[in-house]
Amino acid sequence: MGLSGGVQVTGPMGDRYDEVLTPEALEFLAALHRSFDGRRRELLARRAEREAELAAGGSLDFLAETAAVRDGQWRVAEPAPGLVDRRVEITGPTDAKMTINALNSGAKVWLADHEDANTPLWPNVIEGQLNLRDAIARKLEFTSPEGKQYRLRDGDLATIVVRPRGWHLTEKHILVDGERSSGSLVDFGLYFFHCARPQLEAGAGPYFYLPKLESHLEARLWNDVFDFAQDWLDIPRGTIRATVLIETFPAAFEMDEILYELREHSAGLNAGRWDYMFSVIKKFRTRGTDFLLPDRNAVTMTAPFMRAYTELLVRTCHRRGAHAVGGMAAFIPSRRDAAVNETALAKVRDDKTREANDGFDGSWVAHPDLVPICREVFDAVLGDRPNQLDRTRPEVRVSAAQLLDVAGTPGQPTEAGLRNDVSVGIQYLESWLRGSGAVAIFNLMEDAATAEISRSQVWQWLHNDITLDTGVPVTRELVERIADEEIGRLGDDPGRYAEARGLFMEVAVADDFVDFLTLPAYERMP
Ligand SMILES: CC(=O)SCCNC(=O)CCNC(=O)[C@H](O)C(C)(C)COP(=O)(O)OP(=O)(O)OC[C@H]1O[C@@H](n2cnc3c(N)ncnc32)[C@H](O)[C@@H]1OP(=O)(O)O
Ligand SMILES: O=CC(=O)O
Ligand SMILES: [Mg+2]
Repeated sequence: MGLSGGVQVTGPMGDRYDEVLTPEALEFLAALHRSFDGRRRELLARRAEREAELAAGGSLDFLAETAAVRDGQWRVAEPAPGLVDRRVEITGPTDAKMTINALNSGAKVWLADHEDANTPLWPNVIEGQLNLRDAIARKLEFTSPEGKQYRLRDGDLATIVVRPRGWHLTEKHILVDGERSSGSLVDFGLYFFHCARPQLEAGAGPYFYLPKLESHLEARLWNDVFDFAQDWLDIPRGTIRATVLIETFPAAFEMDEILYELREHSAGLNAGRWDYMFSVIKKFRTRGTDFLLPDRNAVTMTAPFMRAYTELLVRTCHRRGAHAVGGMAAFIPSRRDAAVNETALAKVRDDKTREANDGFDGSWVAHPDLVPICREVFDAVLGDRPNQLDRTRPEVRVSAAQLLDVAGTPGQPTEAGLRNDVSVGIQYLESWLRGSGAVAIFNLMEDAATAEISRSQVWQWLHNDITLDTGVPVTRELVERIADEEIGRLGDDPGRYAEARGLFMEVAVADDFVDFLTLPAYERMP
């Protein structure tokens, strides 16, 4: 597609792409880019400065300059239609089959994912938007290669909440004035432009999950984007609602401030546990054993620093009238293996029970077969209430020291843990490169966030001279050998394992720590 109004679409135009990439929608994307991309880049630079301060021995704390916000009396907007009762939220990518299955699943909300669960391949980006439009118009249908037919059921469907890419990612197939556009603004902008009005007409609204924020200033940027977008379409300010994932270590110290910045548009906070663990490792990766996590799969939500984080999240949200939404238990049920299924259901039940008892208003599931369990657990706690915003948890007091108590996590680095990190990391990247950003590996859900933990954990152990439970030190040679052995176990199909192995070494072993594994991975995509 040629250059129009300074916008150039460099990706191929597939079937019906012109319905999404209309001149009017591209004009809107250009306006978003010109108004906000400079600030986006400044805020990314601010992230890097903060990280350098931490590497130089600094720490994280509640901000002195925003004490008035934390101490003040204010509340966020009343919950919007379709977001009052969020006891079960299913997440997943936006291909046609998953879209239909998620909307039909019986969950109250569907997080339509352009982020952790998605490889931002050009067709995934644009066809995901088409599927969302068709779903809202209730005309989305799909026939599988085996001939199984999928259609949306009559009656209530899950409320759609779209998660755009994080601020760090760009969209290389849409250039504005010769520059790559922001992945966040493309995903947000296309959905908002095409679906805001249809969603309002359907009795819901344009709703979003905002990932990987690191500060309230990043929330302020989103809020300004929302005001601009609503004015552009002449929709009242406050129509958009956004739930922010608290899934970076710095953001945990700015929960009140993030809610405050978005208060007119806020729909609460979510405890994004996997990226949170990744961020904990990343931010203090050079600080020896003070911030060292044991094996990824041994870190549970009852570790003191994780407990402090979720307790603070519920307390902060409910004090401000905002929903607190729980996170993802990674255990995936199986329709083929009864034992795997039983374990997954039991683990998920435990996880959701802890969240419901802690005061969360609902939680995430990764698979339709987990919807009934999550619903049952929250039904038991909520009774007739649509949420438990009334449970304000005034007894909760969480200090900076408790949030920072990473060293208090039970467990140690083991060789089995290292092997798992390497194998999962390579398998996940192989899948990602083929266009699938969510995949079941060793009966666990793996996505960009869980894979980030695997690779950053390897980096941290390697660069802090850690010795494993077997007495073996973590070295580059050991990681290389394990990578070869683990790939050898994966069967004869070469897939894209060679490429995935190379990418894994780049993000897990190289001295320069890559900020997000999706950055170099995206450069390998067409
Ligand atoms: C850290 C975070 O950000 S968590 C949030 C991001 N991650 C995610 O959203 C992961 C979502 N989950 C998934 O993508 C999938 O469940 C996977 C990849 C983990 C497993 O998928 P599969 O291997 O297809 O599972 P399985 O074969 O058991 O699926 C059974 C059926 O359920 C459907 N299904 C599974 N998960 C989902 C889902 N999340 N949404 C909708 N449908 C789903 C499958 O499409 C399949 O449908 P079919 O019977 O019509 O063919
Ligand atoms: O996005 C969720 C997470 O846990 O990461
Ligand atoms: Mg995440």
